[in-house]
Amino acid sequence: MRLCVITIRNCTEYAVDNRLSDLEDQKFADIPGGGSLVVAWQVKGKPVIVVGGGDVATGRVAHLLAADAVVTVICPSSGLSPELQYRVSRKQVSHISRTFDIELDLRVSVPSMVLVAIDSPSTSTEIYTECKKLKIPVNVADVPGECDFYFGSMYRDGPLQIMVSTNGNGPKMASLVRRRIEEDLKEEPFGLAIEKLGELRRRVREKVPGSGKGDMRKRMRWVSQISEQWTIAQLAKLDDDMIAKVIDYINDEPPSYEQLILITS
Ligand SMILES: C[C@@]1(CC(=O)O)c2cc3[nH]c(cc4nc(cc5[nH]c(cc(n2)[C@H]1CCC(=O)O)[C@@](C)(CC(=O)O)[C@@H]5CCC(=O)O)C(CC(=O)O)=C4CCC(=O)O)c(CCC(=O)O)c3CC(=O)O
Ligand SMILES: NC(=O)C1=CN([C@@H]2O[C@H](COP(=O)(O)OP(=O)(O)OC[C@H]3O[C@@H](n4cnc5c(N)ncnc54)[C@H](O)[C@@H]3O)[C@@H](O)[C@H]2O)C=CC1
Repeated sequence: MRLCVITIRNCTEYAVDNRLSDLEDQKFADIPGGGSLVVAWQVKGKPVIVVGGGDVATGRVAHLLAADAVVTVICPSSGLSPELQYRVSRKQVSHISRTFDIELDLRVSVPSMVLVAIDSPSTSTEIYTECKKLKIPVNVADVPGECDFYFGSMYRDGPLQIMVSTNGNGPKMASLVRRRIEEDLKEEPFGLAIEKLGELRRRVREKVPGSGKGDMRKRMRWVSQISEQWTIAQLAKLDDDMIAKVIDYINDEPPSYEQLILITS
């Protein structure tokens, strides 16, 4: 019996060794590391607190409103920038006119994120430390050691959002790279094209609603083809009538833009 166990273990080790050497032959690329996880964080409808009301806070609020967060700015009224005064008056954001209070602002109801942009490093550190105790994600502007995540330089065109990050190495350079991208992309209506593609994908899912692998593959292949074959300008021209006609081709290859124009005209 004992001998038998030893034999099985030896066989297993041999098989593992063999698999490892097979894998080594495949030469997977080395992943250098040293970056950060870049994701599109969903804050729609969630409460986010911005501490401070100066220029940096104003920029943070713009990012949050673009993401449909429920924003509360906390700072004395004297510190509220003209843009933030405008947004408060339009009820785009709420304003609590006082300095930050850890008990009231973090414990009474717990925000889903806190962004700090104030001119007091010691208060920033206190807020950061408390957020960590409560496991609230936090960014202290310009203090990398007190950030769960960094901001980056943003280019937006409708649903298209591109963030340039240098992972803390050169924020000004991030801004310059973003401007280059902007100059290139603004020549074409990417945002509109992507909006139309979003509508088309929703309609494809209505027409082929199955959640099985077959239906999913069919939808994905068809949408990938049309995304590749039509130009950005053509996709941007899709209207409701055209979308309805394109969907008729769901069991076939997608039509070209020119074919579709012939049918709809
Ligand atoms: C780590 C990070 C944390 C965070 O704040 O989230 C951070 C940290 C620091 N920023 C500093 C300085 C400057 N920051 C800017 C501008 C921006 N900074 C932004 C993000 C970030 N800044 C995050 C990393 C971004 C990345 O990974 O690339 C941008 C992209 C987004 C935004 O803030 O919205 C926005 C450009 C938006 C746009 O134009 O599109 C400028 C230029 C300017 O003001 O014109 C300068 C001066 C020039 C220079 O230094 O490059 C300093 C040194 C302070 C000191 O020396 O005392 C620190 C601290 C340190 O590095 O230690
Ligand atoms: N503006 C910029 O380009 C840069 C900003 N920074 C950093 O960002 C921070 C914020 O900068 P700005 O937006 O220019 O702000 P600012 O310095 O113009 O104003 C600070 C804001 O914080 C508020 N505030 C101060 N203590 C507070 C507290 N305890 N609770 C609530 N609110 C409080 C003030 O009322 C004011 O609205 C700076 O202190 C600096 O650390 C750094 C480099 C460049």
